[in-house]
Amino acid sequence: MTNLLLGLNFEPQIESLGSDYWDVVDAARFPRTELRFRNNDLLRQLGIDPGAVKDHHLEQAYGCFEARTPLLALRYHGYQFGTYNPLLGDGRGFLYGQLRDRFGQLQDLGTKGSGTTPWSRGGDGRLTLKGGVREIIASEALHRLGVTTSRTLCLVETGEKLWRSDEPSPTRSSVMVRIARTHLRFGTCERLLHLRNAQGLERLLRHVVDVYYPLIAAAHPVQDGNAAGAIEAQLLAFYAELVERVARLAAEWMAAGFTHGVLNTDNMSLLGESFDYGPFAFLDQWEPGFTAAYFDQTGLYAYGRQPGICHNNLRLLQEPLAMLLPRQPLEQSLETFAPIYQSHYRACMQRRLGLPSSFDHNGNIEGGDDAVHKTLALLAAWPVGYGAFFAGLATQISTKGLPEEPEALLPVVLDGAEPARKAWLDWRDRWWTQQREAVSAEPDEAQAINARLQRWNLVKTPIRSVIEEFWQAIDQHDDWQPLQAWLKASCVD
Ligand SMILES: Nc1ncnc2c1ncn2[C@@H]1O[C@H](COP(=O)(O)OP(=O)(O)OP(=O)(O)O)[C@@H](O)[C@H]1O
Ligand SMILES: [Mg+2]
Repeated sequence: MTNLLLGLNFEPQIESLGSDYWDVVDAARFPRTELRFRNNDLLRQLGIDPGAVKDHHLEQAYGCFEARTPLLALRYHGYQFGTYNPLLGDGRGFLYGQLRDRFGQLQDLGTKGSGTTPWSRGGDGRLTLKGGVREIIASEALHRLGVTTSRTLCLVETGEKLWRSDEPSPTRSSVMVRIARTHLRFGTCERLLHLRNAQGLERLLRHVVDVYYPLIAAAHPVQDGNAAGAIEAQLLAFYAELVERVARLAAEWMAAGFTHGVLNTDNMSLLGESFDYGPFAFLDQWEPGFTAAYFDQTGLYAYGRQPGICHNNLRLLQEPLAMLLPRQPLEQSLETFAPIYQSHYRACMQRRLGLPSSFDHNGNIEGGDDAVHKTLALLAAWPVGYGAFFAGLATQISTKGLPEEPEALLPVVLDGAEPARKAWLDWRDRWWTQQREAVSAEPDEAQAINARLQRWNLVKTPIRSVIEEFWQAIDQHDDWQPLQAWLKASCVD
């Protein structure tokens, strides 16, 4: 059977931008390749019939990197924990290729753990198997929860022993391949400011607008005579749209109870998509100060600080953009961050609670605010799991239906300790009233509430202890079943 993956129709968009933006690299040669995860859902999205793809085809393509050139390590810099680092760039991955999915959207296939590059800075260019497993879990759970995110296409174990300070060593090596809308980062722009390369930045951003923001390109066509004005208008509109996307992304993370952990500007996509899942954690209990990365000693990237950090990263992005654009309209766009964040956060929380969101004529979400506030007050008062709270509500409604009386809604099924009584009663009465109002206004809401609860919550949130459970089985018995079972139940085909 021919390997379809070796004959895909790649579109050399980044390659054609020119060699200022990347370095051609070779993949490492690994002693062994063994497919550990494949995402059939994504193969279908790429227009490939999963039935025609054998596991060894994925190993050939994404472990041995057969028949694919050029592999491009992308150049970028970034602010890491507030300090500018001009030595970054793809140090353990490369852009494998870009192709259209079946919706016509350009997608990047990018690797992690595929060998050293000119940007490895003494690192080994590798990804641990546990790191790869964690990346699958984060991307697929976030996708399932409605967060705009990269996805994991496959994970190939590569048969080397790695030494790490934060994992029992030696540990196993792997290559992860993801699809992301782009691997262009805020840090890609920051590098061009560092090099005082305004022309290079303009070229990059016009490319971004043409390929990824077609509505903006169409709204401000660049023609002879008005080119400068049209380009400025495009780039200002791009920044305004990016502010909106990043505000929405931050809201989605917060509602998902997700702490990214390393919100450096080199981990911020120019399309506002979430990616790079290293020391992330899903909240166990709701706690704004929760910090995911052990090396984040000041809690800079704590759960509750993420919206502020995203806002700050967007302001940092103004520095390179100011080589091409006036500051004042950029600042004005940034002011939309807070209201967009607020209304999207409310909408995301509402749907986790099963409740409808209605919009006023300005697009703001009406009502429901109170239920969201009361949910946060309850979660602050009651040491219940964040994801477990929503899962408990979803299970109760799917098994017993909507409660006739508020008293019928029971906290006991919601796992954990006795809730602080007042917070529980406040929350319960509010939620009950809101669902009742929704159903009286629109009888179909009875099904819709249950459907939302099932759709926007996970039966089992992959908090750290759950990930460790999956990892122990893999590490000690090479048993991938618990991970696979969870993926099947919660996430992907
Ligand atoms: N083991 C390693 N060997 C070489 N370079 C590394 C290694 N680990 C991280 N790096 C590099 O250090 C920088 C910061 O790493 P970070 O964890 O943010 O990114 P990453 O997880 O490697 O990749 P991505 O951001 O594409 O998901 C990146 O430039 C990355 O390539
Ligand atoms: Mg990174």
